[in-house]
Amino acid sequence: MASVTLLKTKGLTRHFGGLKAVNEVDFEIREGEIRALIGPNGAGKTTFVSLLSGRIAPSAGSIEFLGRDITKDPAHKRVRDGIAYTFQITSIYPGLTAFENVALSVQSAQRRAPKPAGLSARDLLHRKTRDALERVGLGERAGDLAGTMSYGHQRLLEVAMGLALEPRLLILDEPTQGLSDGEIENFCALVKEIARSATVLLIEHNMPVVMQLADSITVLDHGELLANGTPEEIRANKTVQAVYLGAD
Ligand SMILES: Nc1ncnc2c1ncn2[C@@H]1O[C@H](COP(=O)(O)OP(=O)(O)OP(=O)(O)O)[C@@H](O)[C@H]1O
Repeated sequence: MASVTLLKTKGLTRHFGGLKAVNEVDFEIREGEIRALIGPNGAGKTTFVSLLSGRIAPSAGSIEFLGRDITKDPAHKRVRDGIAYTFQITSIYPGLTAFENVALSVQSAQRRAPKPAGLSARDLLHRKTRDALERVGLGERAGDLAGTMSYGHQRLLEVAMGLALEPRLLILDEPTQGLSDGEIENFCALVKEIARSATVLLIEHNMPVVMQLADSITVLDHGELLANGTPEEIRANKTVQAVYLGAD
């Protein structure tokens, strides 16, 4: 596995009034990993990835991406640098087709990538949009209005929108929530495929999915980092069992 540190946090903290949603978290993810972020409800997982993506600002601490301090960078700059965050279906435009939704993401990525010679901007947009839709298995649904698609397909569309940003780090927040068993199986295959070209950080409640996909697991509890380890280490960790796995 590659050993380059992609992203690192030091003392990352976010308080909401008196509540320590994320407290002094030191975290590191290496390029090429699939990392699962788990923890009980309210553990601070969404707050933590929101800090990484720049959707919210930290109360204290720092974030480095490829060795550069990005703590103060706005969300759009982090997207340009290669951090994509797909959060629930709220990012989809229901009145646009699947193709149009993904094309919007491609366009924002194209602003930072040089255009290859011999291909018009329109052709490139078309090709990249189709590629992203095909990678998630929605090639046949390109013309469907996003708002009329099934829940599972909307989740996949959201992943396609993330992929279209050509991220180095793709953060997925509870991507299998609401999917059928068959859809979950396809989704796991998709994440493995995505991991060939991007590092994946996955918030996931479905433990079989976590155990199947993750190279390593980070456990949060009450905003604090409780454990880091391989799936086997986390499964065997008594503290984790007590606060999380045993509670399921
Ligand atoms: N904008 C906010 N204002 C106030 N409190 C918040 C805000 N966002 C999150 N919290 C609180 O911070 C804590 C951590 O929430 P967060 O959503 O990060 O947890 P989570 O681990 O993602 O939970 P879940 O698994 O239920 O999604 C919770 O107690 C939550 O109520």
